[in-house]
Amino acid sequence: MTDLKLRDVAKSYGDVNVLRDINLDITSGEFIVFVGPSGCGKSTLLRMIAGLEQITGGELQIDGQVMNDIPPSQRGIAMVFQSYALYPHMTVRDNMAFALKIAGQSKDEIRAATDRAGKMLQLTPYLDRLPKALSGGQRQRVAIGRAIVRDPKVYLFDEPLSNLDAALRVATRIEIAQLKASMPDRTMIYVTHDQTEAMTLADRIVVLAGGGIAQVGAPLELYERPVNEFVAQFIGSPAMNLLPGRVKRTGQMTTVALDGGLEAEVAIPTRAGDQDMPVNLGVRPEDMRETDGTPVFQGQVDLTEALGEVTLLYFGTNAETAPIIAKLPGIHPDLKGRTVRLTADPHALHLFHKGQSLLYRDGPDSLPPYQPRMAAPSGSMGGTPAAPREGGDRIDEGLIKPQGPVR
Ligand SMILES: Nc1ncnc2c1ncn2[C@@H]1O[C@H](COP(=O)(O)OP(=O)(O)OP(=O)(O)O)[C@@H](O)[C@H]1O
Repeated sequence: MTDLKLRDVAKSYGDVNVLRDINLDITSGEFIVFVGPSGCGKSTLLRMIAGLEQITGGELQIDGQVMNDIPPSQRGIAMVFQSYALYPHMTVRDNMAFALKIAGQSKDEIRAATDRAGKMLQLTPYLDRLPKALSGGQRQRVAIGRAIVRDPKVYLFDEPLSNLDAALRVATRIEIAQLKASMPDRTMIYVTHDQTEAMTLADRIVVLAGGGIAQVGAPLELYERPVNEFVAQFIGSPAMNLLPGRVKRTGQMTTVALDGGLEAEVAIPTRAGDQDMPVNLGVRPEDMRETDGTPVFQGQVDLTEALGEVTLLYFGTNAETAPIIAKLPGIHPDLKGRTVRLTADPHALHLFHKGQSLLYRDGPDSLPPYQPRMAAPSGSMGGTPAAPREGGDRIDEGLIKPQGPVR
């Protein structure tokens, strides 16, 4: 059992500050995924945990022991890299055994460890092959096998699937999930650009941005209760739409007067003092649906993308601001050029103090306990919204968050 604590961890290269104020507690057995825009420091943070980069500020503890100056080999950690970089002249078994040989383990120990890893990764039939006789997915499994044979307490993965084609990515992602399930007490930290990997593998996702942590939470918590506009738009694809407006009527339900004349009813409580406050209404593309009633958005469809199970509608593609995107179930290429009226359930709407992407606010700890939303019973969308909970979930700093678990 191994937990990690990062305390005020910082990284700079000379005058260039890459990371600062990184505070994170990782519990033994957790699967943690780091995501964030390119260059935000995901790999750097992982490499600092591995001991491959010097920590220039703060402290890394593993099981209570400060690790800042402990060499990588003594941290109980194994890392799997994006480029699997196997030794081409060695068999699969020898590739996996290499580190154990260097460490002076006996032949019997090495055989047992490589047999075990081969079995876990379904590589047994390939143990005597050279890497060139393996597929990309099998090679990456050998790279994971090299980590497994060392039986580390903590596994670090740096974009391990990004060299694989789409089908292999899916297959190998599922194998990694199964691997984790077979080692429930091993802690795993995983860097990726891939939202699906993050959402499906993580117990908790850490969103890094602007040199710090924007939010930490369970995947669906980040999706349903992003603490700021940045996370709201980073998690989910296509990104959440932000519609500018002002608070028109406060109370347990809030009415927002949107720029352009429409209004939206939001199941988020506000106070009298919030009257007139500039806000951005957050609407996920997948929460929008066509309506004959009062829309929260209407416009002429500039472009449609029929993906099979859904169609993406684009509005305002020539505007300076990001286009508004709606994702409707089914195939609707005929909507191109038409004016459509779209609404969304008041409970699925988000509300942000306009432009205040407060990346460094307190974070989700200040929010009430998270409860996932229920799946919408068929035919319930657009029904009478459930009454907001007594006391509300409103918080003040930079965000007005959606209210309840009911959709
Ligand atoms: N040796 C170095 N000297 C100066 N700056 C560096 C050095 N190594 C990395 N950086 C900078 O640190 C920042 C973080 O890099 P890092 O590779 O950790 O980002 P990342 O989030 O993993 O990016 P990506 O998603 O593109 O892989 C980048 O802006 C990068 O330019």
